[in-house]
Amino acid sequence: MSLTDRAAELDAADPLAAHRDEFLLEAAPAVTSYLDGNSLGRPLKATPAALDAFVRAEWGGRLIQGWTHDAQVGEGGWMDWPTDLGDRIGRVVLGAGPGQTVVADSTTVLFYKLVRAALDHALAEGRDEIVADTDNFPTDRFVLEGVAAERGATLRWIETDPAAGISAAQVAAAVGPRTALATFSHVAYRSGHLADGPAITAAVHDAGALVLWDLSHSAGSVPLALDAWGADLAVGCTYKYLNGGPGAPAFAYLARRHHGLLRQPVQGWMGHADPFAMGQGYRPDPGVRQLISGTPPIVAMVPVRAGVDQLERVGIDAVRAKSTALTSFALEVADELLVPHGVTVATPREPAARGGHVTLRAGDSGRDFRQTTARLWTEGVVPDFRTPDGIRIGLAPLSTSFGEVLDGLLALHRIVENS
Ligand SMILES: Cc1ncc(COP(=O)(O)O)c(C=O)c1O
Ligand SMILES: Nc1c(O)cccc1C(=O)C[C@H](N)C(=O)O
Repeated sequence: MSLTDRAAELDAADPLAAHRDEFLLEAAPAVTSYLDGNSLGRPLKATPAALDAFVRAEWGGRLIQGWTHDAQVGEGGWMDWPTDLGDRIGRVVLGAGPGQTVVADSTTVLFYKLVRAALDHALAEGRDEIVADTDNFPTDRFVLEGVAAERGATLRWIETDPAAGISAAQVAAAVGPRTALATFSHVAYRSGHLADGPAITAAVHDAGALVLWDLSHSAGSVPLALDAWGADLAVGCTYKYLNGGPGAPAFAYLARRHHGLLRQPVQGWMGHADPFAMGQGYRPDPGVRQLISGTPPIVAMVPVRAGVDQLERVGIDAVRAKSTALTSFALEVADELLVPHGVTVATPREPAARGGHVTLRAGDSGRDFRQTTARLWTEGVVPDFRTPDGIRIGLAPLSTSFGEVLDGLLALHRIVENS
């Protein structure tokens, strides 16, 4: 069967195919193959209407009263959005019970707050080491460098082979009695390697330390079970698979057993136990709300709500099933069209060991994949380039069709064949 027939067959049999029409595809008519939903998800058609309604009815209609009282439903207003939306993300995306997730800030800022909260607590017990891996996303590594310098902690780096990812055995060998915190990405931003969440969490706990997961590339793509893993802390983006839009606020998870014990350092009035008391002295909220510092970005939560609504309707297991089928198809096409030209596959072959994207490397072929990516963009095919030589094919299960994957990889094949 030709690849074209195969893509058509997969699209015809795809139970999620109709959800693609819920996206504003027509806004980017020149983009025939969007393969970067893991960097920035497409907007939903529901989003412009939801934003318009928010501005008119909520912001325009309720003005300052919107913060504290929702006249329509007779409950707290925007003050509750960070924890209400956090609870929904907890339930739909993270496998987390209520009261442990909050939406605010950026992933970088929430990561900083959680690292400091965990480290400061452990320093008091004589633990002064943070374990991390060299292939984690730059923002995480940079924040860790800063925190280590600020607090006099030591960083112990696990050298990771990007293709192999981080394993529980590597983590077990690196953690010890001085470890305060270990932190990893669940899905590696370059290779797409999917770490073993429960086993790594257990390995860190065996050393008496806490674990902080960066779920940016898993949230909305891979089923998660933070409570069941026994995870301590987690952060992640909402502008990727949750389609929250550029700069959408991040989420943070702090397991209930740590409430009141771990304290983040950016003490602002919105994380105070009683923000409107406006009294002397900071007293943190006893729950997850203490992770908030200043006024949370309410308007920017509107698109995230639409994304979580859609995911709740579809269910993360159905999303994961399509995600796996998409990555498998992308690898099948790559093997047939690109590997014979010296392109190599950086993503694990075993479906259970990868997340929602596939990375193809120029490898020994010596081709300049940065330039190739730029050329693809001019042709309406949009993957992204990641150093040193990878073209990353991001597959957002709710908005990407199998035909779109094939079109993009055929365009890449044409360039590779002629270079
Ligand atoms: C693993 C990971 N962490 C964090 C971020 C980004 O953090 P921020 O939204 O603060 O830029 C990204 C992507 O940008 C990422 O892939
Ligand atoms: N977050 C991004 C941004 O603000 C601009 C451009 C790209 C991004 C990204 O998503 C980077 C991304 N997290 C990555 O995995 O490479």
